Amino acid sequence: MVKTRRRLMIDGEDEAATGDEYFDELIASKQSDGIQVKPTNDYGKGVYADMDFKEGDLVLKDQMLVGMQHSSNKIDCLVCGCCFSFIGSIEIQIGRKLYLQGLGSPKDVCFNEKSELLMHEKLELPYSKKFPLPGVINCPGGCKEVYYCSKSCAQADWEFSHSLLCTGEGSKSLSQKALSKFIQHANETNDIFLLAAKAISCTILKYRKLKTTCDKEKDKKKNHISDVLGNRNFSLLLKSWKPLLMGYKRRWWDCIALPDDVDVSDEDSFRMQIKQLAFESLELLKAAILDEECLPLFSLEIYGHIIGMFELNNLDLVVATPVEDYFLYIDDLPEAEKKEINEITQPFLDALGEDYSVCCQGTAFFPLQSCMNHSCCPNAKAFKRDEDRDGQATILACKPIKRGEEITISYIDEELELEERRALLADYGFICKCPRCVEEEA
Ligand SMILES: C[S@@+](CC[C@H](N)C(=O)[O-])C[C@H]1O[C@@H](n2cnc3c(N)ncnc32)[C@H](O)[C@@H]1O
Repeated sequence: MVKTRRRLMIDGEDEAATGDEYFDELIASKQSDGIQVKPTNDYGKGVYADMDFKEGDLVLKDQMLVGMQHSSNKIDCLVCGCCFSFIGSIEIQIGRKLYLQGLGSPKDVCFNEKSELLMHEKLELPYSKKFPLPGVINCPGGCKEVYYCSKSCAQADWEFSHSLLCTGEGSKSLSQKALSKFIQHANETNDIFLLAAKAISCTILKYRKLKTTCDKEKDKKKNHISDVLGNRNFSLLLKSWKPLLMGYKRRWWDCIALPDDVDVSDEDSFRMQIKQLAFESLELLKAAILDEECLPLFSLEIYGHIIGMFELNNLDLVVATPVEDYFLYIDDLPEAEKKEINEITQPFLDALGEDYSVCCQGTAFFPLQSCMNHSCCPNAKAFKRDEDRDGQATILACKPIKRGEEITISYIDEELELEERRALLADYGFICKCPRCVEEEA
């Protein structure tokens, strides 16, 4: 028998066009029944209103499929590694940030000590209890790199992807040393590789779970025929890959926009360098978590498409910080009291500077939001309300939307002039033909 090498499908567009049930089930599971995902006339799939929305109505709250906090944001904000809500206390948030920023800089020693006390909650700030945060739960694998808001979040993340990507003693990776090398490479080059690794890990872990369930069923039925042909495992892998399959994607090195400082004549060599970088990263990841049964996931083609999917889907992860609320509260106190309290809080606010309001920032893939197309005169926007303090994407109607209309968001700052908008949208690989662009071009 001739063995053919199996490849995973990369894009789910054909399935979506033929009325794939995946999005219907997803929408039903989120109870966002006011929307529908279906093919557009011109550019793949899109999201359509299945009811009328008034301005300000909630259109969708979308739970991320995979997400991560940017490595560079980890000093600024201590958040749950699963739901991205802020954890610890106002003291921990402020003290930790000032302490970590102060490390290695010949700053005021006395102030650094104060920051350390704050970080360890040995110093209490006035009114901080008005802003309670969930306690800090350690990673079950002992890595001391990821923390959680609850045991259930820690367990969920462990089962979802972290058990393979943990550098602690309990890690289920092939080699913690290899994993650390992969993480270091990502932090030195592009932390998008960490998100790609998460996407691959969650697919492997889902596959293993499905296989265990199937094995139990198989024992009951004593039916081994499909296993002999090896079809069952591949179809389980396909099933595990499905949520990522549905995302719009292109190869990273083909779709990445040419940076301003790279001349057009050097474009080919720039794209080759990006491909080489992805290859290096993938080799390091293979050394850390390769699973022979999931080999198709580790092809450069798939890796490049996963990264390209994150590039093209414009999905920032943003969670507002309670530290900003805290200082705003202090600022709103009656003058006499404020003066007294400021003596304690002002030095910390001064040390934080403008950074006091830095929110949790990252990248995530939201399965439904990522189906929304762009318009420079959108009828919806991604906007967090006061109660939206987690990593979910919140989409609100910014105009009345009629049932049957396509729901669009703006991928860029829509206040910009036509030429600037065009330049930014080039990163997404299309020229916008929305009514506003057409009118401004005429
Ligand atoms: C986040 S995805 C949106 C969903 C996508 N249409 C799909 O089929 O999955 C972004 C991609 O959709 C396409 N797209 C979105 N808005 C567009 C527009 N206004 N005109 C042309 N293409 C658009 C571009 O290819 C873009 O890179």
